[in-house]
Amino acid sequence: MSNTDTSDSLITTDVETGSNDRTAPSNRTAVAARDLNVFYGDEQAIDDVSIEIPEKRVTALIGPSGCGKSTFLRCINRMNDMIDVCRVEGDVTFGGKNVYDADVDPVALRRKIGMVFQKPNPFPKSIRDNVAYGLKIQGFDGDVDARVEESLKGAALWDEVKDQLDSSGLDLSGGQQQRLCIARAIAPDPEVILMDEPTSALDPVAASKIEDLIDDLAEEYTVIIVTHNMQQAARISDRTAVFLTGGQLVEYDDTTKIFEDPEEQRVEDYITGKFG
Ligand SMILES: Nc1ncnc2c1ncn2[C@@H]1O[C@H](COP(=O)(O)OP(=O)(O)OP(=O)(O)O)[C@@H](O)[C@H]1O
Repeated sequence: MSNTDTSDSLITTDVETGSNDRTAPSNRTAVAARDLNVFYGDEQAIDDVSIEIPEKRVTALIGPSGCGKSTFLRCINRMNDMIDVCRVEGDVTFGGKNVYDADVDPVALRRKIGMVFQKPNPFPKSIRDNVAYGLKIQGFDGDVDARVEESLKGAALWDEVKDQLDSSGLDLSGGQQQRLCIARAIAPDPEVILMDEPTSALDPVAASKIEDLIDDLAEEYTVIIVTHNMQQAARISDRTAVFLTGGQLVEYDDTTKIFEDPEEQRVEDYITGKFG
């Protein structure tokens, strides 16, 4: 699967059996939003956001509680479709194609843009079946066991579970469960991985392993992560987007610039803990 045919792949349910054409990190845009507004009923959660997110980089979304970070993340793979009162205006493009176009199949989209949530949520199934789940749904006709192994290796979990693939995913530790969820997300060979506070339910050692893993994942995938942990954003991300109350994107730049010399006083106040 090459990045250049992303837009075609969104409007079909064809099985993709190849691996991504992963080149060295580039400054190409993976995901962009233009004049994005999101409402829950009458309440506006995202206010006129435009942003370009580079491929094969880690982009952190930070900001105080309720400023719309998760809402923005969920727009990217249309998870907000599941929320009845949610209305989206504007464009979100992935590989140049507006994901809200009528001909886009959200299921195909979510295969290309995987998601990992705050609380590890493995299925009550074996480790193998957790990872193979998405492959089965898409009718993958390649070597499932090989893909399971590759995905568990990609999630830095293989060595710990290779002798217990038939054990329940629920018997793993919290950190292992989260890495299992990452393996499940990468098994269908996505291009983008969305992560919504993936370490906030984990102890510091498990969180640190996930941070190391995110660094590795960015070699192959575009990672977009919501985090409340400013040190984490500073440690692991290349770009940082700061949302403030009302769903406005206030500043977006290289992470070093945001943390060392932000343009906006409000951003400096937020980062230095004066509010939020
Ligand atoms: N399903 C929903 N129905 C109605 N309103 C919602 C829903 N989800 C979020 N909101 C509202 O949208 C706004 C943005 O919420 P969102 O969860 O995106 O913010 P956030 O920055 O991710 O917050 P947090 O950091 O606390 O997770 C909030 O006012 C929230 O109450």
